[in-house]
Amino acid sequence: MKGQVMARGLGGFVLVFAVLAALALWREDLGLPIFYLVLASTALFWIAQATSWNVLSGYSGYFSFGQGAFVGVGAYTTAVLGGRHGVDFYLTVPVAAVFSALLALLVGGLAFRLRSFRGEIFALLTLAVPFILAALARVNSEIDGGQGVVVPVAEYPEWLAQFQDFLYLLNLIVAVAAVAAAFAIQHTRFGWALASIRDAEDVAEGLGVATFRYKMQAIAVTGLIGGAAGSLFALQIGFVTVESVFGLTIPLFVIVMSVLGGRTHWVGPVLGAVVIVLIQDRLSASGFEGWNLIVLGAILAVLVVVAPDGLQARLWRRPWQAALALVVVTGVLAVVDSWGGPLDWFVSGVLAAVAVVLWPGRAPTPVERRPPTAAAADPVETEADAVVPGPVPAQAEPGEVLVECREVAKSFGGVRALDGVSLRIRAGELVGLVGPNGSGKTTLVNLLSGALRPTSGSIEVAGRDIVGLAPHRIAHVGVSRTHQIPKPFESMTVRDNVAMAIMFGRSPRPLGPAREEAEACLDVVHLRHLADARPAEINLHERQLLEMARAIATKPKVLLLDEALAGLNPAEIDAAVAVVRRIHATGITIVIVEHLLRVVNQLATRVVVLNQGALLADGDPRTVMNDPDVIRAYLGRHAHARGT
Ligand SMILES: Nc1ncnc2c1ncn2[C@@H]1O[C@H](COP(=O)(O)OP(=O)(O)OP(=O)(O)O)[C@@H](O)[C@H]1O
Repeated sequence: MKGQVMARGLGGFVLVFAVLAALALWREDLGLPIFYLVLASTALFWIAQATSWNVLSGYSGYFSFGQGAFVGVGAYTTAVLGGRHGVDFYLTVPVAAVFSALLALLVGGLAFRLRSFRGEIFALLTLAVPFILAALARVNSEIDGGQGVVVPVAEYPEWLAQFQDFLYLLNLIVAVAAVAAAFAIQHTRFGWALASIRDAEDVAEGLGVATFRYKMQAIAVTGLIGGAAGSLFALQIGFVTVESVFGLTIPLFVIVMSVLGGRTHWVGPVLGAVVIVLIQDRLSASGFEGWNLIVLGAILAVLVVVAPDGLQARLWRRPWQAALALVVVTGVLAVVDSWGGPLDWFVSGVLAAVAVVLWPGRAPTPVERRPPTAAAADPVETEADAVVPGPVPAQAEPGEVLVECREVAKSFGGVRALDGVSLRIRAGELVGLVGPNGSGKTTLVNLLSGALRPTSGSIEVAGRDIVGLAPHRIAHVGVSRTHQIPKPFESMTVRDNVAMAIMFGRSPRPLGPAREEAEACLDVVHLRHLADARPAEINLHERQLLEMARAIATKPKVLLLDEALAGLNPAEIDAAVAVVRRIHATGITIVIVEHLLRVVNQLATRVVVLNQGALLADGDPRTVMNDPDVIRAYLGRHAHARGT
């Protein structure tokens, strides 16, 4: 299925390339004025640049202001190698692409290592890169020295009529390659990984996605395309200066184009680039060239408010209406013929289509909420519930030590959140982890899942030392978790949220089989009837259940449930308790952090109590709950207040 989509898509790109290339080869025979080809060439350049930006910033959500750096490195590589060292232009293009990709990897290597380098910090960092490069180029006379660099005209094949035809063909090759790459990325694991990073990076990492590696690959692709297109840009402008490449114009253009077109789909930047290039061209043709940036800024400001998701998704909903608006407006203007020329009429048609697409309409109908199956509707665990094996086979021999914490400590500045905790959890247990607020329960969950690193002590899971391992590696060792506040991948359906975890979990499957398997996981938590819903359409209880379905989909040995019942009403709590039992019955060892002692008593085979970061009690629920120390430290202060 996916193979077919890929083959059809890539076949489509070859066809589009052949048709567009034919325009250059037979332009004179077709009577096509060179002006149109120059305009198309500009559009292709921006399609490549916007697509390049979008692979990183659209797909993964790491918003970059540094596109000028990649264009600049590409342009200067070609200019310096060709203009100063006489290197053949054709050789400079791949070198430019590789240099730019290396710069991208350097930026990524610095920025992606630190978790704090996200959001605006990443944007600011990328903003600084072109400024630094600009300064380097200015002071270094081997590169620019403040003079600018002349780019020699490249020799082009005889069968092309003009240099502009040649430039058009080069831009076409790079643009089609870029868009085909973006298409391929979107339809593979790579694209799913980037989307999960965009939606909830920490969760993605915890489910087994090697986020660092995928971000590095994405920024390398961005650099590669940006550099290759930058190389052609140098040839096009003939004289490269710091201002022409390292300024803010290039990032501003690619951002507006991608935001206008839509950042989550490969088509988005193409649509955005075409619309913006046409608008810019008509502005220039009408003598309003100075308004270019004003119009661009205004479009960005309006879009952020009116349609932050861009044209693509909306166009998919109203394709015929948009096509009709394009044809009618262009046609009427052509027939009336009282103003402008063919391109003006066409651009007016495009703007009408854009208006139709962006026109506010009814919100898309939410997914039909089919009633759950009889079993799902019954919150109380049935006999059948207990024996349903579920999608996850038993993971370890009962009694085998799965988790071994030795003298684990974690400090946050002066706060000692965990203070030398030693704990052993065996396969098949369902451990209730309790303790007053601030006693260190979530910190322990974070240490076990790799979200935090202990200050001292050791943690082994299934005999493997996990201290210092990235969370995705710990997921592959066999630890999975849910979050106190559910963090679903908002852009994916409930089914795909679970399929993601299967695709990147301990036994990764391709998307198709993962989607099928996801149904079984959804069955365990009774969410199958909502498989096609978006997370925004389901309630807190269902979001908590989705967290559990996603966590078991990675096929963990140990499942950490961090306050998975918080905020639920009594009926929902009963339903969730039944689900936890079903999960346990599939052979997964569970550690449940919970404030409701009634629930812990009902579920746990063993209770561990933390108090002020230290282990206070550990044993069977009845003994632990009657321990005077526990009553004093925990029950005295909380249980009475909560009536538990
Ligand atoms: N990232 C952090 N930075 C600073 N202090 C932290 C951090 N995370 C936890 N702490 C502190 O560590 C201690 C233990 O917190 P933790 O969240 O693990 O407790 P908890 O038992 O899970 O509490 P609760 O039941 O309220 O969720 C608290 O004093 C808390 O303020």
